[in-house]
Amino acid sequence: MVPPPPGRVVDDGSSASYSSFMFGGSKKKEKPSDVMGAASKPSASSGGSSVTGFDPAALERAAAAARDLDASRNAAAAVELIKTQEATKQHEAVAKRAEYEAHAAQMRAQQAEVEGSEARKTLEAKSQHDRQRADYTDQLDRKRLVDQLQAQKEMQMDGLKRQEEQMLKQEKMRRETLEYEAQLKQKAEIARVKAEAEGKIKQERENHDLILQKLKMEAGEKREAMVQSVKDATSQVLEGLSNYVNDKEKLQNTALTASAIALGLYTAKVGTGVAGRFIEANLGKPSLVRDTSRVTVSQLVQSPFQSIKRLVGSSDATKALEGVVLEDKLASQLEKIAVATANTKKNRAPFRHLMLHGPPGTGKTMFARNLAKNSGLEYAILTGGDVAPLGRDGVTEIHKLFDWAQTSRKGVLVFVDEADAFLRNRETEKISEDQRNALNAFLYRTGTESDKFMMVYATNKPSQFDTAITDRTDELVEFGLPGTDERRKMIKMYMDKYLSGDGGGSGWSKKIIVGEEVDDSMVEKVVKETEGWSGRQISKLAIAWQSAAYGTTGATLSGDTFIDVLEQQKVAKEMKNDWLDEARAEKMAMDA
Ligand SMILES: Nc1ncnc2c1ncn2[C@@H]1O[C@H](COP(=O)(O)OP(=O)(O)OP(=O)(O)O)[C@@H](O)[C@H]1O
Repeated sequence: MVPPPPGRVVDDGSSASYSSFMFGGSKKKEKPSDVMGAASKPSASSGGSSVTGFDPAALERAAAAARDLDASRNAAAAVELIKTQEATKQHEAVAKRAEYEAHAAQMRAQQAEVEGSEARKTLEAKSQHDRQRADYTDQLDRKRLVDQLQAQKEMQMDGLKRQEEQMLKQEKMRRETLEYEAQLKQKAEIARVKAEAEGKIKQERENHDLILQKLKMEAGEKREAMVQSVKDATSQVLEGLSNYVNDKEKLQNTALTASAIALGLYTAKVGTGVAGRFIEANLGKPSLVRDTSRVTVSQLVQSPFQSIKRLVGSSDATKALEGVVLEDKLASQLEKIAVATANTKKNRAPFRHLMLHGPPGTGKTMFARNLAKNSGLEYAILTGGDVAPLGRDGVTEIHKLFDWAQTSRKGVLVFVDEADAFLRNRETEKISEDQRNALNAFLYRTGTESDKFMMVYATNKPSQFDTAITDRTDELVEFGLPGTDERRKMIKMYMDKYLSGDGGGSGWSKKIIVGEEVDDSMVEKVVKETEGWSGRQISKLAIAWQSAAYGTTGATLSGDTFIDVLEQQKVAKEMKNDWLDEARAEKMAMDA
């Protein structure tokens, strides 16, 4: 309900009140009810009117007022005034209504604006809420998607992991199976080799007994024959002596008997030699051994004094480096090895196996041979290239070698030169079945420490070695190409050896005259020019100088020849290097 506008007068329609105000304003205004009441109520004075309830006093007063009004000279003006007032009031009321309506319209507009703004706000709030909801839903969707993807990824990862584990398991099983197979094969191989070796040993032992028996019998027979011969000769001599002077026929018989004795002695000697060689072939030095310090049966028979000298001969470990020119550090390392090797047997320690590696011609073999001869041990020298041609017999010969080494009292230094030719890597190199078997037999015999033999390998290609061999090697020693100082020492040493007056004690048949121009400065030139040369190439250079000198009538070596020979050797060296490069390139091409 809109409240009435301020200042508005509510028209109650009581024009009487206005006229009473205009015409007798001091008179008391009466209420219509009063007027009605007065008209209806019977006046006491009129008597009887109280019966109807009508009060005529009011009417009377109205009539009086009307009369007054008519009697008034300003009545028309008053009416006009009243009309004007009434019209003014009407206008005012209209204006107020218009104002009120304008206000109401404004209020409605405000209300509409408020409602519109409320509606906008509500709409905005709703749309924001919708947006937030959409965002949230979107986030949820995304999160769900991410979770789904993550779950898928994890599932895939799990699957892959399981697959990988499965593969690893299978691979492990495959490897175990292969290893097991390899073990079985190896065991079978070892058993076969062992059986073969034992069979061979047994056979040889039996042969040995038979041979000894046979030899004993032969020796007994020969002794008996000799004793019989001597007896016969003695009796004949005695008998003959008595008849000697008289009986010419007997003298002849005596001469014949003497001849028979000589023949018997000769037969005995030859027979022993043959028997010795036979024993040696069966029981002596194994065929793989090229050179040994152990006295063989044939040596004992053929040169007993020398053999005995060798048996009781003394050794000196410090001589292991004699004639080998090496860099100081390497020399002292090798000296220690030589002394330690000589003391090993005394200390009852197991031998340490050695590998000497480095470029060709750097003194590996030289040192190993010196070590072998001066370590106080017996030695046996073999070369790796000898095993392959033995074919199937390789295994037997390997066992024979180690059986032979086992019988040594002093211990044997077994030096394998060019060892890579035999002990090649089974995994990476192509080797024949026989070679593989020989290598297995070798590994079998060298698998544990021994106080009977020491292995020394020399090689130019240590990388080609079977890993089992390198694993069995206790010390690796690298021989490098000689440096400037070493080359100087070597050149002087070999010049002394091959060009000096007495051939350095080598007993060259003819004395070489070296020209005076071959002085230290020329030697220095050679030292410089031979950079990158091996000891072998330097020793060959010295031999070439000697040969050039012997090519002259007076066995002289002039400065020019000295330098010419050097130049020739340089050219030859380069040519050899070119050949080597070509061969390597061809091999690589073939391998590819
Ligand atoms: N360090 C050295 N000191 C003195 N002479 C050496 C030296 N190195 C090599 N020589 C000479 O070279 C020759 C060959 O040496 P050796 O056989 O010891 O070489 P290597 O290293 O065993 O070579 P390869 O690997 O080819 O068998 C020797 O006889 C010697 O004359």
